[in-house]
Amino acid sequence: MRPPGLKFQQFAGAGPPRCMLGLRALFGIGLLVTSRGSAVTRRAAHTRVCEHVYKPPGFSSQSCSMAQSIKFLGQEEAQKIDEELFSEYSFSVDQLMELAGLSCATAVTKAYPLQSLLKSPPSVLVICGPGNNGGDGLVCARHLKLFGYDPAVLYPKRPNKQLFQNLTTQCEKMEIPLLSEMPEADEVDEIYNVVIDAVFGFSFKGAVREPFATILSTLKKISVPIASIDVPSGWDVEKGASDGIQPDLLVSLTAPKKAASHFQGRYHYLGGRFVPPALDKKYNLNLPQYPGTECVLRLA
Ligand SMILES: NC(=O)C1=CN([C@@H]2O[C@H](COP(=O)(O)OP(=O)(O)OC[C@H]3O[C@@H](n4cnc5c(N)ncnc54)[C@H](OP(=O)(O)O)[C@@H]3O)[C@@H](O)[C@H]2O)[C@H](O)CC1
Ligand SMILES: [K+]
Repeated sequence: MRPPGLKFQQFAGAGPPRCMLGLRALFGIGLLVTSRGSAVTRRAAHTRVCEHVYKPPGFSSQSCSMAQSIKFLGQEEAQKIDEELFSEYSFSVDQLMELAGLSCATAVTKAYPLQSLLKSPPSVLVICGPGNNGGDGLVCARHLKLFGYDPAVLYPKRPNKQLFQNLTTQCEKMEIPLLSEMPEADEVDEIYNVVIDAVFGFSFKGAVREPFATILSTLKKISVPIASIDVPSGWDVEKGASDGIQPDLLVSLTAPKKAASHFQGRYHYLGGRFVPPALDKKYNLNLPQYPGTECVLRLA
């Protein structure tokens, strides 16, 4: 049975897809490709196709070439896939974290290009948690700096592991300031253009403990956009949280987690272009093809 997922389309030309897909839905003639680019099955169109589409600049309504359903992962499955990447496929955490953090920085530059920012310098606050999601945040900060942004990092609970110490040193050597405390909501709004939420990822569970409870409650009060890495922090990884933070950008790594179906922001990107095809197949991820050499793909 097809896993719960997001109907996904890839296109190769110009023009608005939503209206065309709306017409498809009306006439019930949606095209669904179940395995990458090969088997094409005709199916009744589903309205969610219209909600989650990849639209490169210059999309043409005539050039719809593929639609498929990307899987949304539960917490355990996300952890299992992560573990398998390390144990069976022999990746190191550093390798995947570098690609994950690069994806996040790239998605941020696409959603909030330097020339679009309202405040100068192009300041970004990156808030990092104690796990690998926080590590992605440190990598993201470093790449944002290389892309011309002016990131500052808040890293209140630093694990005693070489990997995180190295990532912190790299930020320091790149002259990225490490803040000693979380600014108040009005200070965040005054100083920063974007906040990167790298507090918790797919291993988050239970009620939020300090110091992160206070940090997340501040994030609920700010007006500047929040860009969440993998999972909006504080959200149940599967059920989301209607009273939680409301990011404007979500970068799902490897594959979206179930909570992503509750995401209401403007930009949803897929990143972490490191999944071997055999793993994609084993877990029926139905990952879309990234365009060309891109490390992110816009889902919605
Ligand atoms: N395969 C991939 O897609 C990759 C994704 N990456 C990123 O890694 C995270 C998952 O990382 P992980 O270290 O497993 O977990 P988290 O970052 O989500 O957080 C774990 C820490 O969070 C603390 N925690 C958990 N719940 C709470 C809570 N309720 N209150 C406070 N703190 C909490 C937990 O704390 P402990 O007290 O138990 O120590 C952990 O320390 C994934 O989402 C991606 O972003 C990889 O970078 C690359 C591969
Ligand atoms: K996060």
